[in-house]
Amino acid sequence: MELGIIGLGKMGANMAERLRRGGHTIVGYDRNPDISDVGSVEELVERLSPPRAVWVMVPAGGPTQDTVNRLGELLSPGDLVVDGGNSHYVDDQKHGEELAAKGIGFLDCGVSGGVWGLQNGYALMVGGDDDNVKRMMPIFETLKPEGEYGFVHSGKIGAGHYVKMVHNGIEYAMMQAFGEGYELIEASPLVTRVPETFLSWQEGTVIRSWLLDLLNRALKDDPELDDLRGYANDSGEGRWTVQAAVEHAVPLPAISASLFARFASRQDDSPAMRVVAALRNQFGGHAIESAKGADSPGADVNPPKV
Ligand SMILES: O=C(CO)[C@H](O)[C@H](O)COP(=O)(O)O
Repeated sequence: MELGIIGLGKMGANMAERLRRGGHTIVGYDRNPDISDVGSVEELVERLSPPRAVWVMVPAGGPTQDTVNRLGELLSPGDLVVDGGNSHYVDDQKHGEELAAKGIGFLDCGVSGGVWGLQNGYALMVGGDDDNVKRMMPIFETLKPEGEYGFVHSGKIGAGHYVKMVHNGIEYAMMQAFGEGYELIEASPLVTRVPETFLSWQEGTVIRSWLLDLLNRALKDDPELDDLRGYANDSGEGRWTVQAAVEHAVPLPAISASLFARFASRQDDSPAMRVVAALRNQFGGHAIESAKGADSPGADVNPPKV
């Protein structure tokens, strides 16, 4: 099948390559002329034969909106746009309506698999009409992992990105749990073989998983993770998951805590804990640590046991 792909970053370029290896004709556009097949989105559209299908693989928010706007101007009735980026599901409804007003179809597709997808395939979570999904099935079949699973038509427009968002929320909490377990094991003088312990868990345990395999891979390269700083960014999916939880009044303690742990990781000092320390000092005369590094006078009545 013929497909245009806009956005040839880490994900888009590998997906284009997997599709080419699967026998599809791919016309790729990227802002970086060194990796682009065409010089503009306009040229990409011209190179495709109607009815066209264009896969958008650019960052969520402004870049995706701009691309959808441009495709709305350039494509014709009967063409189809697939947003395969990590868009917020609430944007999909808007994009679907804007394109539908011009007779252009729209699907949203959550994609999981990261840089390993080229070789292992990508898990795909799709939202949109049955007819449009059917039309894109040759592409989905090539992108997905081999085997029975790895593809789902989750529901209406927005459903694909909604379930991908929840998938990422789960990903946050699982990673946080591995991180906390690692820290607790490291804290004990009893355990002298930390990487070996995690490695042993790869087989037979209840928590064996791909994330554990990846952690073991990281520990093999850097057994104490000394080359890293404990700083974790986020690109929005965890925040949207927590927002959706508030909207639906669904309790999400583990996922919320893992999102907030990332925020905490970016602080050199905690204003909130300065307040806690100040109040303990005010009501109980408990010791505080000076910002200049020296302890203030006043013994803590309940010093932490170490
Ligand atoms: O979708 C993904 C994995 O499934 C992306 O790697 C995403 O960037 C992960 O989210 P965050 O950047 O917020 O950790």
